[in-house]
Amino acid sequence: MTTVLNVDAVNRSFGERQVLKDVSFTVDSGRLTGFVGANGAGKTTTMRIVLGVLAADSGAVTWHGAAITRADRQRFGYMPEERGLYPKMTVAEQIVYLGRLHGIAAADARRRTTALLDRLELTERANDPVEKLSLGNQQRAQIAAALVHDPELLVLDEPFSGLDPIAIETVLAVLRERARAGTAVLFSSHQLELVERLCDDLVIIADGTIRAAGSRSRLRDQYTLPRFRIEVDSDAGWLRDEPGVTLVELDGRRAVVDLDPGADEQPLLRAALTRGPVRAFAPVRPSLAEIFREVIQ
Ligand SMILES: Nc1ncnc2c1ncn2[C@@H]1O[C@H](COP(=O)(O)OP(=O)(O)OP(=O)(O)O)[C@@H](O)[C@H]1O
Repeated sequence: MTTVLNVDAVNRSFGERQVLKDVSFTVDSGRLTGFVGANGAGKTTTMRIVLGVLAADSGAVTWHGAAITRADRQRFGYMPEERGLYPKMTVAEQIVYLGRLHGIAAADARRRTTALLDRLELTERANDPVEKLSLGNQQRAQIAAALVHDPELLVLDEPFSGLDPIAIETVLAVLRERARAGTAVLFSSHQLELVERLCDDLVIIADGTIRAAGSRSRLRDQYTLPRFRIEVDSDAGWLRDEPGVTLVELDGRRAVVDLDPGADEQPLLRAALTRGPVRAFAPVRPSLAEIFREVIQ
């Protein structure tokens, strides 16, 4: 895994309104990078700048350390928010056509299209015009279109919106396969639980400013509260009076407590053990939704 895409101090305004402010982050090959932020935070604008659809006012986007060329862009795959398939063309024709536009030979494009439609469970709809497909199936076709040329960088704007739970699982699996094969994947999503399941790295943006970026595990460690879950054999109500801890939740023998800042958890564990067996004692890791709420405040 290497850093392949570098977004460096990118600024962009529309009229008087600055929508990206010194946006910097990196995307690594072989990793899935989740890009999250509220509506209007600047995700689509950033993605468009990466793809060269929109220009930055200042700052730079580099690919393998150099300015992005047209040839590089041929090896990028993009699923735009506004989707963009031709409604009258059949699904298969369209994907073959897009593969050809990316420089793939006709026979190869057909072979890849067949394989992708199979993988995305769209084979039965291959010869239907796109406009006849349900929105969810159009979405799968759009994903196939972004993948047909086996891109080195895949940029997906809300790839899960409009998909049913089964399609979501299929798309999650396909994206994981691509990353495992070395593709750098940058995807935005409002569905934080999906981002949490899928991403290796995370970029959090609010009001055009990057608020946090890094590997999911590092961010989780960084934002972990001094919070512990504890389970004992008898009522855990004594925790109310235990110095150095605040009781967050109590359910009979189970409790969640926050330690005072800087406090060590071992004295608490010892105090629990003096009262009998301790069945569970573990830090509570924050969910991505909790990290997100904390970071964007
Ligand atoms: N072409 C444009 N002209 C004027 N304003 C724009 C244009 N494109 C985007 N904006 C504004 O820039 C801000 C960022 O928009 P952007 O689409 O990048 O956000 P986003 O994070 O992708 O949001 P969403 O999750 O809703 O898609 C918004 O306030 C939007 O209204």
